Amino acid sequence: MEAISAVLPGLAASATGDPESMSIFPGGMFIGSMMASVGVDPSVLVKIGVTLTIIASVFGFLSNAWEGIIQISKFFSDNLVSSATIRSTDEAYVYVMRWLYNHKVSTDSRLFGVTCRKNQMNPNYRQHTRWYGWDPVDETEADGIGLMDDDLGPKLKYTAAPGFYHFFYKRRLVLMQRKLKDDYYGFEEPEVDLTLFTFGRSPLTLRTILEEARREYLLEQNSSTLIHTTVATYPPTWSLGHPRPSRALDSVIMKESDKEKLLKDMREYLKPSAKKWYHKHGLPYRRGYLFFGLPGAGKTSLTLALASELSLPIYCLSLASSTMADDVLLGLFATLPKRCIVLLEDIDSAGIDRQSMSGVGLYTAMASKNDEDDEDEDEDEIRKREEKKKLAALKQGSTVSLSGLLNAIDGISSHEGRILIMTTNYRELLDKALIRPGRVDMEIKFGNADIEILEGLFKAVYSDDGDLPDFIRGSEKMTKEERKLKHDEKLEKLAQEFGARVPSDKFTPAEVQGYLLSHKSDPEDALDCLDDWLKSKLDEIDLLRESEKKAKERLERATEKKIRELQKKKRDRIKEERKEKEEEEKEEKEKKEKKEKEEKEKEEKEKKEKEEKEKEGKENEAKPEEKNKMVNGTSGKLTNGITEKEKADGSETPNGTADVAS
Ligand SMILES: Nc1ncnc2c1ncn2[C@@H]1O[C@H](COP(=O)(O)OP(=O)(O)OP(=O)(O)O)[C@@H](O)[C@H]1O
Repeated sequence: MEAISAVLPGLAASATGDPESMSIFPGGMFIGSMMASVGVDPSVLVKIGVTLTIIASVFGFLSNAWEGIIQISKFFSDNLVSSATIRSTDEAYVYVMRWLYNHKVSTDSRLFGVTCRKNQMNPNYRQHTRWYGWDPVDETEADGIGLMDDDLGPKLKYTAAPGFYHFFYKRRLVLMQRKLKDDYYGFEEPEVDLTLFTFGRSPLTLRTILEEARREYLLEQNSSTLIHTTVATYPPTWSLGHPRPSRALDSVIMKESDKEKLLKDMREYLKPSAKKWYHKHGLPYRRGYLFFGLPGAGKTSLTLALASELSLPIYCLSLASSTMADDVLLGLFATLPKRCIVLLEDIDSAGIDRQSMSGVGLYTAMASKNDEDDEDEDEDEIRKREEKKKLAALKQGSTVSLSGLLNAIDGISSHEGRILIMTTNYRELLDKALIRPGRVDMEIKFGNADIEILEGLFKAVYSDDGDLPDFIRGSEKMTKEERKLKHDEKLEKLAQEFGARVPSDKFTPAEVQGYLLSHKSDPEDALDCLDDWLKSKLDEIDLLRESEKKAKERLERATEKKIRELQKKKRDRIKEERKEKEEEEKEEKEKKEKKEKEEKEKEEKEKKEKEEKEKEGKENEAKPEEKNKMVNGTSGKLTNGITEKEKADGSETPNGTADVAS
């Protein structure tokens, strides 16, 4: 209070409690006396007022200072700091994340999020956390995707939390901010903005980091195949899955001529000059392939091997997914990179055909398609439709229509430069429009293993890659070259024996490979046990064939029955229609006859009347006086207002003049 009195004597006076001294502000004296009369010290009021004034002044000062700090930091960020922002939706984000991991950035971060892999709601989540390196154990994961569980269950995974981090790059301080755009814990994919800052106006350091990240990532990917799948967001978007190790083309055993033809065609298409050529000839720059045939015959394997061979990423689409729809498909095709392989697997299972509006529509439409429509189909159509019905029942609810798919594949707005590979186990069920030349430029059939494939599979499994246990006696004493020669010779012989003993075109390559892998360290053992395997397999095949035959017969009987019913209905309907037609004709005839009769009667009547009139006219001509008499006696008036009688009498006309002539 002393301090206040020193600065503001008036206030100090009022703070003494004297009501008169409160006259320094309007009404102060009155309030002072009122407070004094009720026994309250008026100086309290002054103290409160002074305190509030001081607080307001301090607050005002601080807010101005904060504004100043913001302005200063803005000045710094505008003029003295370089920054680069990368969205998590961009592939560059993965480059940077991988770089941060490789360079062990932030492994000692005190800020981290924790997740349990098994609880992850969104598979895409992995993409955002995978390369962080907060958990170096990730590097030794067995499955290459998440953490290996221990005996108790899933382990915890540590991820970067939102916030600021720092690290040094070539002795320069780099700040990093990770900002989540959406609800981090929500169902939706959290979108992340990653911003890197360096001090100084030159963006060179950041550019170097980004370029290094890109190079490292892409070089790393050369030894693997990038596979993009769709994520079930709304609308679905492409998401980069885990890179798959490259698959050598040699590891896919198929007719060499087919393989060579295919590879040559694709290489030709991917030549830099090809695009110009297509455009010059007025052709859209697109190429499509259909791999069809038995399951487990190598369709997917070949696609992976081709992608590795041609260094192309794969964009894998499932049309049977419930989130798939025409517009979604169009959007996904529109966001494909310039050069890639689009893989539409099991295209038949989407149940798309011309008649359907959608995949679901197909099944419903088929199930409810009324018999009237069926009558217009031939028997083959019905059989085909029954098959489709079975397949469509398996699908999960895509709403992709044939026109939507065709539009995405090669509509006006469709993407150019991609290679489309469609796979199916049932080529015969595909709509012809989908596989017509132009959409599908080459077809490769995959069947059971023939002798060439059997031998090839054997050699592929037991090829000498240096790791295999030795199966050549006395090889320890041989040089590397001698050993290789001996190995190849022996392998050739064993493979020929294998090819000769396994019946051709009975087993899929997957089945054969499965058997060989169960004896992967000993090819001779594989041959020793071959008979048992063949016997069990052939018995199995016989049993399978038997049950398949029965199922087929049942289906055929049911289909025949349906066809008979339909044919009967058709016959009945034709009869019915014929009867209806006859009745209609009869009715028509009756109507016509009636009309004719009426017209005849009318004509006769008119004729009769005419005759009567004529007769009457003749009679009148024959008796003129009589007629005149009759006329005078009745109507009597002629023109000019003079009656015949007046004329005869010579009397005056009504206007007073005499008719001299008469
Ligand atoms: N021709 C082949 N050469 C080498 N391996 C093969 C071949 N065919 C099948 N396999 C092996 O069999 C397994 C299944 O093959 P893949 O998935 O390529 O068959 P698919 O024809 O695509 O089957 P589906 O039609 O069921 O998708 C893979 O492990 C693959 O390595």
